[in-house]
Amino acid sequence: MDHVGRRIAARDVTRSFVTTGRSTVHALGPVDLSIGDDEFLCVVGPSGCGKSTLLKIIAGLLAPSSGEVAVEISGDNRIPIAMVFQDYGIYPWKTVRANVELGLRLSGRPPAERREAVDDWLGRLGLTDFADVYPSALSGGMRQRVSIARALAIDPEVLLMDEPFAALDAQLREVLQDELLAIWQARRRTVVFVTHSLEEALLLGDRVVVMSARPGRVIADIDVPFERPRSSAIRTDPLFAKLRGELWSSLHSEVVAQFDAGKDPR
Ligand SMILES: Nc1ncnc2c1ncn2[C@@H]1O[C@H](COP(=O)(O)OP(=O)(O)OP(=O)(O)O)[C@@H](O)[C@H]1O
Repeated sequence: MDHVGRRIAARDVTRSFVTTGRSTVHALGPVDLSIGDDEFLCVVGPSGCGKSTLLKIIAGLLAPSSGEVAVEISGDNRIPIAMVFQDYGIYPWKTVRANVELGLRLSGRPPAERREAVDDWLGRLGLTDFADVYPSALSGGMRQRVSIARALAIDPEVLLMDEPFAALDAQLREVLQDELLAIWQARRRTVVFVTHSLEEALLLGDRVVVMSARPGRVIADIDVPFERPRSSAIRTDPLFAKLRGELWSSLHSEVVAQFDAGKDPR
């Protein structure tokens, strides 16, 4: 799929961390990656290869050790970047409604507009009946839905999602994948989506990049040719199985290498 314009450009990005034992972990890179305007990019790679680190650098939450990331921002009134974290990142002292409303409040949207958007997103993510409860009363899957609703409600220019469905049961995961597909197809935005699931990457992405074992580099970059609008029915397409096989053959040796590298040194 062709994407007009480039939204994110990472050039020679690396990141190292000094651990508590004072050794240095070279976590990421060098990574060169361009992400198009309104492109849905999925990132897969072995556990610990630096995927979350890359997302945090794109989000501006973490500085690269070297290299640079440029994110084109339109400059209109929208929030430039929102991120959905693996561990939800929602506030336990705020109700579900207040959590989802937070970004809208920070961006100065008027109360009536905020209420309308929050009600809409609570409904879409099946949270309407839980609007006034606190996160401690929710299951892990529901907390993650709050986090997703909060990010989508602010309609950012760039949406970064770090394994957002990992904590969900298999059925709910499929429901939310379909919902995200429908939302994105109706209103395209630049999305960078980290997942461990090759099926999820092929279902959702325009493009899938595979990262190597730590320090994570891009070792494969494939275009996903399925027409949109898509539905989960594409899982039964023989091409789906073929692409999954190609991704897995790139990834397999990296997963083994990362595993053999042993315990995470953090
Ligand atoms: N703040 C930190 N201090 C020290 N080491 C860190 C820090 N953050 C990440 N690391 C290390 O950097 C490496 C990459 O971590 P990162 O969380 O980016 O990997 P990941 O690919 O997202 O992993 P997973 O798929 O398991 O979530 C790991 O070895 C991790 O221990």
